Amino acid sequence: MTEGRISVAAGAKVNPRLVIHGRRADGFHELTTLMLGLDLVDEVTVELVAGTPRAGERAPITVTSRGPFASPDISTDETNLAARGARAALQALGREDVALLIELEKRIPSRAGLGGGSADAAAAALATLQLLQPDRGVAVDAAVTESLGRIGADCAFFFAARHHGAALSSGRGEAVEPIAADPPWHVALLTPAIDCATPAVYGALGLEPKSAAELRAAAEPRGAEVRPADLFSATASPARALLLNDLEAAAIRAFPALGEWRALFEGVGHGHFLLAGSGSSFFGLFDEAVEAASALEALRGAAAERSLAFRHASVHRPAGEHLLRVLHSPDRP
Ligand SMILES: C[C@@](CO)(OP(=O)(O)O)[C@H](O)COP(=O)(O)OP(=O)(O)OC[C@H]1O[C@@H](n2ccc(N)nc2=O)[C@H](O)[C@@H]1O
Ligand SMILES: Nc1ncnc2c1ncn2[C@@H]1O[C@H](COP(=O)(O)OP(=O)(O)O)[C@@H](O)[C@H]1O
Repeated sequence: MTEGRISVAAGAKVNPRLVIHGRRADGFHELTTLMLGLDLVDEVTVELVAGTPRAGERAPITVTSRGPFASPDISTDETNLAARGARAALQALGREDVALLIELEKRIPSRAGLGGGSADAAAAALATLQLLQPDRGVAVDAAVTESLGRIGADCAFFFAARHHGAALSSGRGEAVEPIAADPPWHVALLTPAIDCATPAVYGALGLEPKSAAELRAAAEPRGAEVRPADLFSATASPARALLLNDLEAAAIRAFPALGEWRALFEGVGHGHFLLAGSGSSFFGLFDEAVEAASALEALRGAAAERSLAFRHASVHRPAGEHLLRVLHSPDRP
């Protein structure tokens, strides 16, 4: 028997700026990144499954996925990032006796640098909280943000910045400073048929570990180069000049086929496209949706001529306050 269900639409992200300061002793990389949510969404439905919970007993969470980007790398057990996000919410509420069923409608390609799994984690956490304790205090949300940051650097962004749509993230990505952002651009996304594993891309930076003091010194000059407000208020052409991704060259070293796409972008006059996070998606900024669509059309044609396959191409607007959007309320009081 079902006691209630909530669906949350969770947006993808791109990183208009991603500056790496160095590698830490724990193997993670210290960074500063500007994150921007988009209206390409996964739909995450969390359902409470009634049973006969026994006090103190941990009930299971199961996951199903379907949709255009359901793929075998997306697990159906508690290792799925959505299950881990929901588990973080249950722990914060002290309700691990509750069993959950999570349904994912995957429209965000995975291993594409778009943060789809992290968005699912945040959406599942939010849906679980809304189902079990919609009137919770800010302390619960703060505890969930912290747990999400431990699950994955990007997970905390989607939860903490859900009312803003953008953030400046630092540390290994888990320290999130939300920024209200409504940039005027349309964002063209193109995802080559290349799966980029995030650890392989960071590994290809080939950096030696640095001490905390050395990392602080490296962060100071580079972190403050561009004010987020300047980037988010600029029209497409000046905004393109401010985009930066320190991971792109490493991603091309780790996955050389990405280099063929870099050459293609340059070749058709769209060298301003930038790799999204650890890839494999690239994104470009345009003032008008029609310009973005025609750029993608030109890129599709050029890719076909060079026999380069892609998984996804579409035009999006920034998500703004709808980064996580509750679609259905519970069917019980
Ligand atoms: C690059 C970015 C940019 O937003 O995202 P993607 O483009 O992959 O989505 C993030 O830094 C990725 O965040 P996320 O995908 O959450 O990474 P995590 O699960 O925390 O870490 C996966 C692995 O990436 C490496 N890693 C991640 C973050 C970081 N600051 N330094 C690292 O070295 C580590 O090898 C780690 O084991
Ligand atoms: N709900 C989920 N959606 C997508 N991937 C998931 C999910 N849960 C776990 N994963 C794992 O996380 C990996 C990275 O997926 P994703 O977050 O979409 O990519 P990226 O880190 O490039 O943004 C996947 O290959 C998959 O193994």
